[in-house]
Amino acid sequence: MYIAIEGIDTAGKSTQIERLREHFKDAVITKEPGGTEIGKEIREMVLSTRAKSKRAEFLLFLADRAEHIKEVVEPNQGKLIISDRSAVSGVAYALVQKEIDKKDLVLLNNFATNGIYPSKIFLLKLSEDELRFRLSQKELDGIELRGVEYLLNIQEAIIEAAKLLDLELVTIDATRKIDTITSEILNNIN
Ligand SMILES: Nc1ncnc2c1ncn2[C@@H]1O[C@H](COP(=O)(O)OP(=O)(O)OP(=O)(O)O)[C@@H](O)[C@H]1O
Ligand SMILES: Cc1cn([C@H]2C[C@H](O)[C@@H](COP(=O)(O)O)O2)c(=O)[nH]c1=O
Repeated sequence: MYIAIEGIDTAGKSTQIERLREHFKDAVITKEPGGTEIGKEIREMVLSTRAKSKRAEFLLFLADRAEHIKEVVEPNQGKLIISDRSAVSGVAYALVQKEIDKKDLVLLNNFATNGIYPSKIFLLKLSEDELRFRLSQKELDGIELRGVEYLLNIQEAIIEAAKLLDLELVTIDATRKIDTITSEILNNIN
């Protein structure tokens, strides 16, 4: 089973994934971007927001995804795979950029993933106040510097992206206690 934890920056994805790692000792824990050797280099490139073209940025994420599916997801299909982000992020961030039409977004992701998608997506959903607070507590990367409004639009776009890709989405209130969120995810996986 391949599942993905989704949410905007600071939603608590890494925190929950560390909890799931403790619970599922045999699971393959991975992430996008940066779940492979080449992916680590792509991650550094995209997070520095050096690409002038939004299309180039989108294609870098897509290249990371293609490598991730081939190197991590495909060989571990028989195991529980838990990924920090997935194609849903790819489509959501691109929807907000409005550079590529929706049909092409789906086609390009089908090409990159070879049609392999998570069977369940958990969206950790933040309130505006909590997002502002969490962003104020950290040093921001190039994408986070695009601001609160941008990230809230992404949060809405994640819901649309899951629909476009026809994936099951479980929305979780990410402002609650860490333990409560972990329990909700575990109840949904089991
Ligand atoms: N349920 C929670 N309640 C309060 N604080 C939380 C909760 N979950 C995570 N945090 C805190 O919010 C911050 C961001 O969490 P985390 O790094 O897990 O988010 P993320 O979604 O992985 O972020 P990014 O996408 O930016 O890497 C951390 O300081 C973390 O301790
Ligand atoms: C997969 C993917 C990610 N992004 C953005 C979302 C985040 O701002 C960063 C990844 O950083 P994180 O610490 O791993 O959350 O990249 C994107 O714009 N497009 C994508 O396809």
